[in-house]
Amino acid sequence: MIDRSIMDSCASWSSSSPSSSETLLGLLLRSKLSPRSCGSGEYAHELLRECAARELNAFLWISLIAVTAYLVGKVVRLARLWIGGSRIPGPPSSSFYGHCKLISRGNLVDVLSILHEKYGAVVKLWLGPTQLLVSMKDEGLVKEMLSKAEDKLPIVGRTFQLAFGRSSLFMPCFDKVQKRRELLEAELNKRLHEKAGVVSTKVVDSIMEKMRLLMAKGSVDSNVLSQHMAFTVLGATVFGEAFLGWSEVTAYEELLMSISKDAYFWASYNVTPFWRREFWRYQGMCTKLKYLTQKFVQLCEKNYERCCHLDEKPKIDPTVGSSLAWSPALMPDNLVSKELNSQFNPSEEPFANIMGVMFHGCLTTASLIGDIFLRLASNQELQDQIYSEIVTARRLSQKEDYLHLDEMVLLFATIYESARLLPASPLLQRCSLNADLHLKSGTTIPAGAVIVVPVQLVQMEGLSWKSDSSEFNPHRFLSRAEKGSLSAQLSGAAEDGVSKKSSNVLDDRRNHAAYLPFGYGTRACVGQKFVIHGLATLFASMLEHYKVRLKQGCEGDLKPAHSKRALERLPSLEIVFVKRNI
Ligand code: HEM
Repeated sequence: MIDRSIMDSCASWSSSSPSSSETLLGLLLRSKLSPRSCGSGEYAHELLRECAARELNAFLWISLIAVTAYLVGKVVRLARLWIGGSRIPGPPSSSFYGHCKLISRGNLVDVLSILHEKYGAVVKLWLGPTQLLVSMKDEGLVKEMLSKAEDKLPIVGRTFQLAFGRSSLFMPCFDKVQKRRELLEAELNKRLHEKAGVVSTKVVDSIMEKMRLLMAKGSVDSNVLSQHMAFTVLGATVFGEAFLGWSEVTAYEELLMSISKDAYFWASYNVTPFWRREFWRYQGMCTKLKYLTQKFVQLCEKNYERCCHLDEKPKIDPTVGSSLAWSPALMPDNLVSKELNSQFNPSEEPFANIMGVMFHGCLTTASLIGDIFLRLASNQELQDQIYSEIVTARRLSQKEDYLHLDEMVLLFATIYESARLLPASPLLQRCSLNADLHLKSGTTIPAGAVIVVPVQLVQMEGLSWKSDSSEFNPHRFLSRAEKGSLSAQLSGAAEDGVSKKSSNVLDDRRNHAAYLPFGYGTRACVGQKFVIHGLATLFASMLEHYKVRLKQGCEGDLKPAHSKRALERLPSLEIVFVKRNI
């Protein structure tokens, strides 16, 4: 029986409050107290009502306990964050909103640089009453943290989810992405060992063709070409080479690039801004990209089935590029088919991972290609040295379309050094969502704190880079080989200039504690080996036939804008390709 006093108080409440008559509880109580209930023959009805009232009571109690437990948990977490944060050195919070107002996107690295000088290798900064940012600069600590802190900030997951739907890559929680990361990494690394290399001759030819087309105007915008190169390499890897011949490939590229410009902006809203028209325009672009992705995959599947099962020569469909229509086995060798065959999480959308990889891969790879172009264009001596490597490698190559990349140590060093000086993102960010992070030095970072590494500071001020750390010097990644290089041994020309240069060996950049353009540890970039080999192949093929120059008059513009502490991106410039007389 429900306690009488509770019933009485409920009854008086029910009669005094008009809205209570609308609730189930109000209805039940009213009917219990009405004179009709005293009539005979309503025992079963009464029992039912009592049961319902009991259940409702229990439900309310459980809800109350759950909400209280949730709030207590939040308060405990907050208290731990405050206590943990107070033990980390850093400026005291000046207002309720912390230092949030002092910081804009552009000057965060500058602010952190000043704070590190004042407070040491680990610095805290309150960005609000519930947001603690911890920045780390010490090389050893950074690597330890990156190995231990497995989660990412929720905004990363929100960006990808808003644009491409639920996926199992680029999500904050490590457990949710671990399997998919491993699969993708294994698939990408498998290509390193394939004879055709990570970037096939067909892909290189397609890029060279585009470059010649763009050159018809006299010069090429370095950003436009870099973006196209990155998109072509990623597109061919993810969807297969047929993608390059698809009639809608240009629309796909434009759409992806437009989405990438706005993706982080829309994800930065705490409440999705449904009321803004521009947001719906952005969502429209995302939907169109999903539709195009699905359309291409379905075309491939149809084509594949026709070829394999019906044993019929595929017809050329005018809506599809010719290379797609005639390619005999499209599905087995691309990432899409692997992706569709291995859905770990039923709630994820089928193409979300694919579009996520295209998005991240294109943005980061394009920016690295752009930097390399400008480094090469402004350094003719470096280009000549790399060209010597290419000539040696070509001499050693058995087949016309295959170059010994292993011999091109200076080319690899140029890629490493470009990535070091201008990493894709100025901050590496991690967090430990559920547990405090204990570091060997005794520092404890409370769960939920945003942990960042100002990559540019670590890579430019780190002890491992010596005094010329802000200079572009690819030779820092080279050291002399004891016995000479493979090319020197094979050519038997140990005394000439070329073989002396090629007797350099490439340092494993993992030996550098402060090399972080691809991150490090549990959430490090899974595409780094693939992308470095891919870019080496592309640049080797390009530089073998062309010299890269800055357009006349642009030479003076090649100064990266310096903020007080950190380098910003190189500007986009017009470059010119001059054919070599081979
Ligand atoms: C120049 C090109 C690239 C750069 C500079 C780059 C850089 C990065 C960085 C800094 C991270 C975060 C690492 C960390 O937090 O420790 C990352 C993550 C990742 N990268 Fe890349 N990346 C590049 C290209 C690629 C490509 C081509 C692919 C795939 C084809 C790829 C796949 C991934 C994936 C899947 C992650 C997410 C890892 C995770 O959240 O667990 N990346 N990348």
